[in-house]
Amino acid sequence: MSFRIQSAPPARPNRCQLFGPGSRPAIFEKMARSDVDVINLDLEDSVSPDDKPKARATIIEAIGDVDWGRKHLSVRINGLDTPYWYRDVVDLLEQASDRLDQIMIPKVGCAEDIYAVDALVTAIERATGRSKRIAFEVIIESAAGIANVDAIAAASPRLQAMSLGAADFAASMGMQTTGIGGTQENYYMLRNGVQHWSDPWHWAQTAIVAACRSHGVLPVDGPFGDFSDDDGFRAQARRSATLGMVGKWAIHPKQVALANEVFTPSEAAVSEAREILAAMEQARAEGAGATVYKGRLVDIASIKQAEVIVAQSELIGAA
Ligand SMILES: CC(=O)SCCNC(=O)CCNC(=O)[C@H](O)C(C)(C)COP(=O)(O)OP(=O)(O)OC[C@H]1O[C@@H](n2cnc3c(N)ncnc32)[C@H](O)[C@@H]1OP(=O)(O)O
Ligand SMILES: O=CC(=O)O
Ligand SMILES: [Mg+2]
Repeated sequence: MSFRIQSAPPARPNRCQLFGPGSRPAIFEKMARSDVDVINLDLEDSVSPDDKPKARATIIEAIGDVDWGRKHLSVRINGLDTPYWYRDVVDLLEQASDRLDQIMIPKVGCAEDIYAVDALVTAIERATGRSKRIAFEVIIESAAGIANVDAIAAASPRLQAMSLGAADFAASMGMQTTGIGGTQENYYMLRNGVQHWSDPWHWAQTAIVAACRSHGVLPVDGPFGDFSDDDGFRAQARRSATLGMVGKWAIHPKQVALANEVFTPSEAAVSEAREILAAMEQARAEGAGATVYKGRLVDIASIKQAEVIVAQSELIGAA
């Protein structure tokens, strides 16, 4: 570890973020009853331009009126390249009840984007005397966003989570696909005439995880568009979890259980982690820094790996 200690991310579960368009209030109660850690009411790309003012007012009303339980409640505002975002922030901060936890800023391209929203939010909080400080989450979904990901992750103490937005990211990068996440038909290696599919999202995901882990932010995998493909969702989510992401979006209620399944450490994984900790405790008592567990090396680094899994499980148990 560097002299500079890695900061811990917010201690709250973030296994599944369920999205719903702000222009579709009929689903708000269903969202509130769902088994998710985070709710994302959307003012951005699932709401058509003509519907933005109405959706804004509808969301503000629902923040106070719907019983959202203990879920982390977030609203996705419009991007800073639109004429809508400032009104989203002003109306939400001036009119929504204190039940609002967070705003999601899409399409961030540089740290100054966060600075601008932070300045506006801070001024409104001071002017109105809002008692709860609003948290931020951002979406990395452009070439600029991924190029500046580390500075973005460090941009504000309000920042709690960062997602990869595969759809806009693909468009911004000029990727030849209309699929949202998952395996891409043409992204394969060829060996002896056999195709081996590779993962075009891997680089962006690892860049996001590294930036988030350096600055105490939760790294999250974004949408998987084909909600009829459970196995495809699972495969994508398992790759993300293996890389260090803590959760994934659901753009349909079908995906909620899948995300929870993948991002909740299994009983087997937790008991193996506890056994490794016990084996290392015994090794330490015997004056050794390394030992053998089920025929493989475990050492002091294994303690930290095992602690990640135990901590995830304890966080979820405590939620
Ligand atoms: C690239 C991005 O930016 S992704 C993020 C932005 N996108 C979004 O927010 C889209 C969120 N998802 C949706 O709007 C919808 O799920 C759609 C349009 C994809 C599909 O909607 P539908 O055609 O109604 O789906 P479907 O008929 O399968 O719905 C089944 C049930 O789930 C409900 N439902 C659908 N979507 C949601 C949701 N997001 N949250 C809660 N419940 C939902 C429906 O009301 C229906 O309930 P019922 O059985 O009581 O009638
Ligand atoms: O906003 C999400 C995306 O995938 O684009
Ligand atoms: Mg997007």
